[in-house]
Amino acid sequence: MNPQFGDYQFEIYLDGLRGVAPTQPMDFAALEERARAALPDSVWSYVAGGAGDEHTQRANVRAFERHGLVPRMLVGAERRDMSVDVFGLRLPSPLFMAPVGVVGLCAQDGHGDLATARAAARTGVPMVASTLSVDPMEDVAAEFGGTPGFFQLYTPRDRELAESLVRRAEAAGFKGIVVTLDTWVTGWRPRDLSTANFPQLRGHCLANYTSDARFRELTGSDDPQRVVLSWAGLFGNPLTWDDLPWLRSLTDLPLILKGLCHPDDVRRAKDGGVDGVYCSNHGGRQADGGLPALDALPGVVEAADGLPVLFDSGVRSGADVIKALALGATAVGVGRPYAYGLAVGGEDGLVHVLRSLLAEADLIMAVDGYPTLGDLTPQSLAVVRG
Ligand SMILES: Cc1cc2nc3c(=O)[nH]c(=O)nc-3n(C[C@H](O)[C@H](O)[C@H](O)COP(=O)(O)O)c2cc1C
Ligand SMILES: CC(C)CC(=O)C(=O)O
Repeated sequence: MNPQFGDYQFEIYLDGLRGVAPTQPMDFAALEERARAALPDSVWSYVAGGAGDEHTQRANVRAFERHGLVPRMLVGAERRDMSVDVFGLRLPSPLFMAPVGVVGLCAQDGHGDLATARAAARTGVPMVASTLSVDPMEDVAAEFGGTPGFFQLYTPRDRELAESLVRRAEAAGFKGIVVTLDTWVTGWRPRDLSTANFPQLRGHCLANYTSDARFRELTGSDDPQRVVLSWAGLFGNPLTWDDLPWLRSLTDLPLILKGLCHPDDVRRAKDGGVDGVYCSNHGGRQADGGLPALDALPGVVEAADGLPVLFDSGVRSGADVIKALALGATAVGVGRPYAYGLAVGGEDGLVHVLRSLLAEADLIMAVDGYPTLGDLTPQSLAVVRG
């Protein structure tokens, strides 16, 4: 793959010269507006919404505005290299797609998990496939092509079911297990409460369970509509540090804990033998009144002390990707932006969003004189005043 993702900009200009007007949005506000028009109200409010008054969700985005990249000149940035080595894998860029549980429903045909996996194959941008999926993980993994994929585990209370899901992820060829810790209970989400649509949406995203023999044994059914599902019972395991050795014993694949924002938690996870930590506040969807995830990142990076740090929450542009990298993230994830791309333009729309993010990030590295990721450090950023 050409490491200069900015070439995508010239493809768009070329289309302009050929008289083909761009049909896809170029900025997040336009993308969001188009996604809102494209999605059924229930799916839109679920995806776009957050916890409480959504202060934290907005703060995640605003936190990026408080940091400015300081340009460097005369460094010869004609060739850039955005590739990254992580978990023994060489990736063309540090961008990845965060797990989005109802992404299946963002596609017109209701199979958005498969479309996302195909977009991963086309772009080299890995997908972290959620436990909550319209299609079973084996079908999703079959679409990855040469791009590595990761499986996100919502840990069921039943250990055998958890073990079964992990075994299946290994067999399907996933390259790492991401255990989400911040959603063992669903947060206070006024938009969902007022539409009461969450249980219904969730019912469409249970293929990983209904295709599992242990799930059928536990529930006596493979029909999600007939099974009385409680988040707390089936999915929501209130794990403690005492469970970390068990989680670690589940797999030899890289184990990554998602939702870590406190340096002490990061140190404890590291002592417990994890392979990576994932700094995130779930895009502001779980608890309002929290610290923007970006503000937690430097402390997480310091405590991780060389362990890979994945980051998401509030990334909306290529510039944001660069800022998170400068603050020490090893890889940077997006959630809502790619779900919106899928909603607006299907698989091609999703690919467009990823390529736009990469093109902008690449061109910022060119213009601002940071030709490799190693050139980006916290000193590359200054605080924006006013
Ligand atoms: C609709 C939706 C569903 C999500 N489902 C999951 C999930 O199943 N598992 C998980 O770990 N995180 C889930 N997340 C959180 C994302 O992985 C990620 O942390 C968040 O979207 C990042 O913030 P952003 O949307 O501002 O980019 C979900 C996010 C959204 C928007
Ligand atoms: C609460 C889960 C069912 C899905 C999720 O992680 C989310 O909606 O943010």
